[in-house]
Amino acid sequence: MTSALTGLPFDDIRALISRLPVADEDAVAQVRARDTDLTKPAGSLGRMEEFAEWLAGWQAKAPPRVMRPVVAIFAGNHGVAAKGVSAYPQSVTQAMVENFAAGGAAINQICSTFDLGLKVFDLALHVPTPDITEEDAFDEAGCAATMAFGMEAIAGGTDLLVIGEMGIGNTAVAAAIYHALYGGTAADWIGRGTGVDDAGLERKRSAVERAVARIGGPGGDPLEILRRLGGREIAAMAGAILAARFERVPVIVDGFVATAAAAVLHALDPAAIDHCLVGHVSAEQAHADVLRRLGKRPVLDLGMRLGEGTGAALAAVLVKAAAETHAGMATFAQAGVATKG
Ligand SMILES: O=C(O)c1ccc[n+]([C@@H]2O[C@H](COP(=O)([O-])O)[C@@H](O)[C@H]2O)c1
Ligand SMILES: Cc1cc2nc[nH]c2cc1C
Repeated sequence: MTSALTGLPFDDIRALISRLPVADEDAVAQVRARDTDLTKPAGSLGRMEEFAEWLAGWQAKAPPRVMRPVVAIFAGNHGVAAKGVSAYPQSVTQAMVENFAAGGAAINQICSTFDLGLKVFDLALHVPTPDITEEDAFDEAGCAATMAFGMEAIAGGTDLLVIGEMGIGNTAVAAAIYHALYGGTAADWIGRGTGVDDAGLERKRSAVERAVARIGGPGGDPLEILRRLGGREIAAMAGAILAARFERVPVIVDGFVATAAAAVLHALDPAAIDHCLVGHVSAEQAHADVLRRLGKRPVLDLGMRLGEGTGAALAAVLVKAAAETHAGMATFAQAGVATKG
């Protein structure tokens, strides 16, 4: 894809963000009204009630339903892995993509347990993005094209999209994005990822510091931060989140890395991720701080730090249960149960 064919790609993305569909308040009001008639004390389903309202608003449908949930995993490789920022070799990314195809990964078991669809997108794993301590991850056309590729996540139809990723070294990339978006020091945003030792953690801190210093320090345009720091799976996840908004598909974002894609969109327009829940708070230390900045309360807190969409897929199960509970419960009148006196 060249800019001659596509015009100015980032301008196209900014144009999309300037006309985001909003939640359907009628559908939300219908869910709220029905909720008061259901056979339970008012408010007794807690956040499950909030999930049903959220689903209805973004699906523009009352009652909301989750019949075709899809987990989309985006896999990318990163030149910065050569700086020794991960506990595992880069070959693990490709090997795990093969494991997803063979059904052997954690996410496969969660999907088969709860009947969630699974799509895996391999983003040119044999050609890692350049080492971001030295070079930009993308040119503008490449970044926009990768975002457009991510929009394929909803092709074929879904009513709840779970966003996950796989990519050795990508917690360093996500940390660099957060450092560039939110400032502070590199040390504020790094964690042990797949389990780096103290020496690896110091290499990671240094790589994140150098990558962000190379682009002139924190601040500046969020799409430029994404373009210069990468990586492919993060750009693709941002595209997937945006596409879902336009097709009225609510999104559940996974952990520390997937949230970096949401954070870029949020920095462009805080309303851009209103159709997203964050499935869980990762054990990666900076994730809780990121979620506070995004105004997102995670659905789950299980001490997980796997990626692959696993935390978000588990949250999707609760969100589906919220929809089924709301749609299927009897009202006080139907069941002949006395209302509050
Ligand atoms: O998203 C998270 O919360 C998360 C936290 C720690 C590790 N990961 C996964 O582990 C890989 C990145 O870790 P690392 O140490 O190679 O940067 C990548 O495949 C992610 O899916 C993911
Ligand atoms: C084995 C392994 C599986 C993963 N799944 C997501 N990230 C991962 C990282 C490793 C190392």
